[in-house]
Amino acid sequence: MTDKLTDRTALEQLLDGGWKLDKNGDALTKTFLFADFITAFGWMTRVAIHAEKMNHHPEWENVYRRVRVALTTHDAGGLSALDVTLARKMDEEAGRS
Ligand SMILES: C[C@H](O)[C@H](O)[C@H]1CNC2=NC(N)=NC(=O)C2=N1
Repeated sequence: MTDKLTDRTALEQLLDGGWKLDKNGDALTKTFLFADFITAFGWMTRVAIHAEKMNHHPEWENVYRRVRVALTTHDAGGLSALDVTLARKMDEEAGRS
């Protein structure tokens, strides 16, 4: 089992950075908009490598240059520190796109 998130400061930072909580507070969501499809897909590829290394995987959908993301930890039945780490990686990689 993975522990539930207790770091409220980290969560606040993500909310300030455009992440939202879903209605149950169980998932972090964000919509990323890129210049075009290939930039979106390149970002997804880089994030996928991080996710695989972490063994922590996003729920996401891509339509053309937009990627909608939801992060949650099934193991914890809500948010964990892994979601915070992956959210930060996504923001960091989007800054390189
Ligand atoms: C067996 C394996 O460790 C689990 O299924 C992992 C894989 N990826 C995962 N990803 C996410 N987002 N939440 C999980 O609880 C999770 N669990």
